[in-house]
Amino acid sequence: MAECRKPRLILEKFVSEEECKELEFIHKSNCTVGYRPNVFSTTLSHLIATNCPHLIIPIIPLREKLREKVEEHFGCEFELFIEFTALISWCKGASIGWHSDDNRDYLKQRDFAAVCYLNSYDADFKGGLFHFQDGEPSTLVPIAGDVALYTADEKNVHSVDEVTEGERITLTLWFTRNKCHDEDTSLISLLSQISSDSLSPMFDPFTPFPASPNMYWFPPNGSLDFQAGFDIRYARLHVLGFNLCPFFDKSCSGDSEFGMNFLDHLMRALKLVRGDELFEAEFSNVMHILQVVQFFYWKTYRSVVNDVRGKPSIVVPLSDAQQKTVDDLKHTCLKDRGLAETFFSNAKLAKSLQDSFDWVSFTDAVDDWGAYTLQLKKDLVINLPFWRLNQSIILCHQDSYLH
Ligand SMILES: O=C(O)CCC(=O)C(=O)O
Ligand SMILES: [Fe+2]
Repeated sequence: MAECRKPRLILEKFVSEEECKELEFIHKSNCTVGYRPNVFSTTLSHLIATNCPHLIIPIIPLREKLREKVEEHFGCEFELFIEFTALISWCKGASIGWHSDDNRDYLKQRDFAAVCYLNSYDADFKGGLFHFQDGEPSTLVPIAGDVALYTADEKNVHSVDEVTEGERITLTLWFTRNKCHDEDTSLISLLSQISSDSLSPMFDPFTPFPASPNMYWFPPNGSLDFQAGFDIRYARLHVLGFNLCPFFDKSCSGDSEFGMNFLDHLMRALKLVRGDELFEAEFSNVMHILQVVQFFYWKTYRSVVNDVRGKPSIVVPLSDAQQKTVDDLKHTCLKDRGLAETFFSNAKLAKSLQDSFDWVSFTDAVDDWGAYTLQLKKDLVINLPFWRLNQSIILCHQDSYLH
């Protein structure tokens, strides 16, 4: 391997705005409580395990482009494997002191890091500046689309200031020369376990299936009895003005359901509520709803007033009994409502979203989410045999998935 000249490289506007927004959508609709305090993450293996293997597709081209760039800059063409890929967000209170990325025995295989900033300092969060201990540049101000590449060793001791407001989102990858730590091998093995039925074109598009409730409960330590903190999925819906109504079969009265753990309702059929309006469509579980809602805001739908008149009724008023169930579920999921709002609300955005929301556009988003999901599924199905054959995840066949 040729010795590289510079131990770090900053790339401006390497990730397009549309890619940033799509990855933000994937993270906000699938993340779990992360590995550090006030940090949330979405790994590729988690996407596969929660029946969303198609959602790795939008990440693959960027992952490949980054690998090529790291190989080129550090002079190690065709030698590198991706060791780990994650979408990561840091909320108020998250920070990391001086460290290098290979500073633990179990991280020694890490040779290089790539951090892609998916949103921007000041506009989306405060604090969260990145510093290198030595050399230039000494400080990075995260701007959506910019990327920092650096060696994982002591040449790049770095830190990140505490985030003081908002949510700071990145796509972070580590690279290794050691084939034994190739992330693709384990991802392909997980992908190979997906049943051929669910990959069949006859089958519905993938609907997310939640992991265990503790993976979505904040804080991760100390309150796993669910008596403090909040469910991060509910919290994200709450800051956008939504609530959830457990869907009961008309034949069974609400009361019979109270025996079960109320949090279990998030794993079952639910309907979406806004104010005193109940949206009539039924969703499979909270992850399904969260994905559609985040998709809606990613695409920021706008309705044309004339359309509204011709549409059939899609919302009904909540009954008193339903209102009580909605409130019960909300109180179960949001023990610390203030903290949930501190972490996830974006005051500027919230105001414009509240003003522009309408159910007709939302109905369109439900359909478009289905089409988007189906397209990604098709792309996964045509690529998977090649990934298995080559033991490497590179998007070689795209049906019509375009950025
Ligand atoms: O998000 C960043 O800017 C860097 C994060 C970091 O240093 C790490 O995860 O090791
Ligand atoms: Fe780091």
